[in-house]
Amino acid sequence: MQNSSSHSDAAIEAFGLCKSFKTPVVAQGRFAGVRSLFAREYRIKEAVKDIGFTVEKGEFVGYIGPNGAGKSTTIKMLAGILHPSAGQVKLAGIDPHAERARCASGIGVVFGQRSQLWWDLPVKDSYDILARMYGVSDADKDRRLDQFAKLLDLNEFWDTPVRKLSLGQRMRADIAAAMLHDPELLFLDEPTIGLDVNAKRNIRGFLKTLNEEFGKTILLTTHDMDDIEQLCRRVMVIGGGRLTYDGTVEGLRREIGLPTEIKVTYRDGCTVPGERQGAAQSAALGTVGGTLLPLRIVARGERTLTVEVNRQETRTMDVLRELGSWGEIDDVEMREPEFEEVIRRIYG
Ligand SMILES: Nc1ncnc2c1ncn2[C@@H]1O[C@H](COP(=O)(O)OP(=O)(O)OP(=O)(O)O)[C@@H](O)[C@H]1O
Repeated sequence: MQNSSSHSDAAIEAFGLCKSFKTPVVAQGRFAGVRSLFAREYRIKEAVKDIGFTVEKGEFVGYIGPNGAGKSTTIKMLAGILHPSAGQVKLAGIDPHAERARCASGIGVVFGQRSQLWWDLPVKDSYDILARMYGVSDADKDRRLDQFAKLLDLNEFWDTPVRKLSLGQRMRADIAAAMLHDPELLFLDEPTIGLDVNAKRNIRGFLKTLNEEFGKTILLTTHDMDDIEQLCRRVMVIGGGRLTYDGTVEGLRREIGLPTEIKVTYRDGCTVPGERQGAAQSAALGTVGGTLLPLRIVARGERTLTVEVNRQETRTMDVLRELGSWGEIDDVEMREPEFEEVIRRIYG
């Protein structure tokens, strides 16, 4: 375990967090059943390997990685649902596993794949039960539900049994349930999975309000990169149980080094160094000779030129100066690499 130089101001601290699962191997062949009575074999799966990070209060952090990377396992350890095999978690300075009851009032958890509402009861009855469980007064419950109903459009299915809700309605109801006791910290495991565009927009809007207006700290796992782009400044990437990146969304783009596209419109066309007359299109494709800048021309129109540059290697000003020396520039458009593309590179 790493040294726990904990500062209780932080919302989440994870030190050298590990989780291994031990699962019995099903015996094969003749007399397998009898043999397994005497000598059971086990397989050890190291789902999370030595993860450490700190999330400050008020942050909105995205936690991404391919299927089976260890995201849900991490969230379960952070929320005190799973006990780490090694390492330690502190939520506002408190160990959520050792002091589950004390921590519960400060945490909200939403698992997109599983509801915490009572399947056969109307939505409002689930809220009454949860309010009792968490010791929320009637006045606080009514005030919060009134607020959530407006932001999440809960009124349309207030009296409907949970089992009859659409996926989008159920997710909105679940997020409101997780916030009913007004926790400071919210863990969300794939809250937009399987939802249509409108439902996603509604949920993202609500999460943004929780973070920006109410100052809630949020850790979100998702496979939807629009969630990350629209909500999070910071992103952590996990792969094979290890943390492989922790920084800004922008920094992740830069680290992968995908090219930025710059489209220049010239007032009266341009002359590209080394370009042969009459073979403009084909000659222009590829790295430009005659200039030391590592830029690549990807499209050429009568008055337009589109080039790709790696902004980690080349300063944008140098590229624009170079392009400006090829003709009089009328307009410049820049397009950063799509985040989906960045993620595809990371996941391989
Ligand atoms: N209870 C368990 N018993 C055995 N293995 C488990 C258990 N829970 C998770 N695992 C394994 O641990 C690894 C990490 O699983 P986890 O659910 O944390 O991944 P994930 O990143 O959330 O994946 P996904 O994006 O598919 O939800 C996987 O190989 C999974 O099969």
